[in-house]
Amino acid sequence: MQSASEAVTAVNESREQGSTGAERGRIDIQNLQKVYESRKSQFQALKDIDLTIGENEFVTILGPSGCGKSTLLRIVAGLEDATSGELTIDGEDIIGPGAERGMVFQGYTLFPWLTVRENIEYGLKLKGVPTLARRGISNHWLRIIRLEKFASAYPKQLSGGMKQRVAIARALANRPKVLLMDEPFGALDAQTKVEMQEMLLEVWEKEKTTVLFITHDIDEAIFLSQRIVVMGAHPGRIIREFRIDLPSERTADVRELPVFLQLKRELAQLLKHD
Ligand SMILES: Nc1ncnc2c1ncn2[C@@H]1O[C@H](COP(=O)(O)OP(=O)(O)OP(=O)(O)O)[C@@H](O)[C@H]1O
Repeated sequence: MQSASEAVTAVNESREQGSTGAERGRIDIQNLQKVYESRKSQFQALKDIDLTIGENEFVTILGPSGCGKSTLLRIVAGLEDATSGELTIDGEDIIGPGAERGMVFQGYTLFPWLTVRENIEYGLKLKGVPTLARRGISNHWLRIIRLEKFASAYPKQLSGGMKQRVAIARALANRPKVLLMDEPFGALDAQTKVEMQEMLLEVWEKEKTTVLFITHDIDEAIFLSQRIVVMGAHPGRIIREFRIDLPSERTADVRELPVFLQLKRELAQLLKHD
C-alpha cells in the first residue's frame, strides 16, 4: 500500500507533469482600465495599469485607501471584469476565478462548519484527490503552520492569527501558481502580524509561488516584498515601483537597517504627497 508521503509525492509529480514546463505564475497586465458605472455617473477606479510580475516573485501593491488595490486584485482573481485592457497568467486570459489562483483575504473566510484539516483539504477534495493523498498534504500543511494539535478544531476555536494560518495553508495546499492576498494581516495585533509575516516568508521560500500582496502598511510592504508597486488615487494608477534590496533572509533586525528606514521615509513621503 502507498504511504501518505508517497501519495503526496505522486500528487505533486503528476501536477508538475501536467504543467507545460513553461513559466509558472507570471502575471501580465497591460493597459488595464476599470470604470464603475451607475445610472447617474461614471467612476474610473483603475487607469492605464501596466504591470508584469515574474514567476515566484513577491510583489506588494501599496497605496492609500480607495486607490483601487482591491479592485485590481479582484480583477486578477477573476472576481470582477476589467472595463478594458489585457490580463494573462502564463499567457492565458483570465476568465473568472480558477484553482491556479489561491486567495487569502482580511476577513476570516474559513468554512465554519469544517475542521481545520477539512478546511485545508477542501480544494483537494473538490479536485478529487484521494483521501490518503489529501491526508498527507494536510499533515504537511498542519506541520508548516504549526497547528497539528488543532487539526480537529473548528474555526471558532481559533485565534485570528491561527485562522489566517489555516487560510494560507488552504490556499497553498492546492499548489496555486499565484497567491493573491488582500490585507490578510490587517485585522491582527502588531505582534501576531509580525509573526505571520515571518511565517509567510518562510512558506514562500519553501513552496515558491508568485505572490501578489496588498497592504497600506509601509513597514509590512518593505519587510515582505521583492518589489513594491505604489498606487495613487483619483484615478487609481501606478505612480512608482521600488525594487527591495534587502537580505533574502528577513529577520526582525532587517527592520532596523538604514536601507529599510530610508525606504520607509521615502514611501511615507510619496504616499503623503499623492
Ligand atoms: N462595485 C463598485 N461600484 C462603484 N465603485 C466602486 C465599487 N468597488 C469599488 N469602488 C470604488 O473604487 C475605488 C477603489 O476601491 P478599492 O476597494 O479597490 O480601493 P482600495 O485601494 O482597496 O481601498 P482600501 O485600502 O480602503 O480597501 C473606491 O473609490 C471605491 O469606492
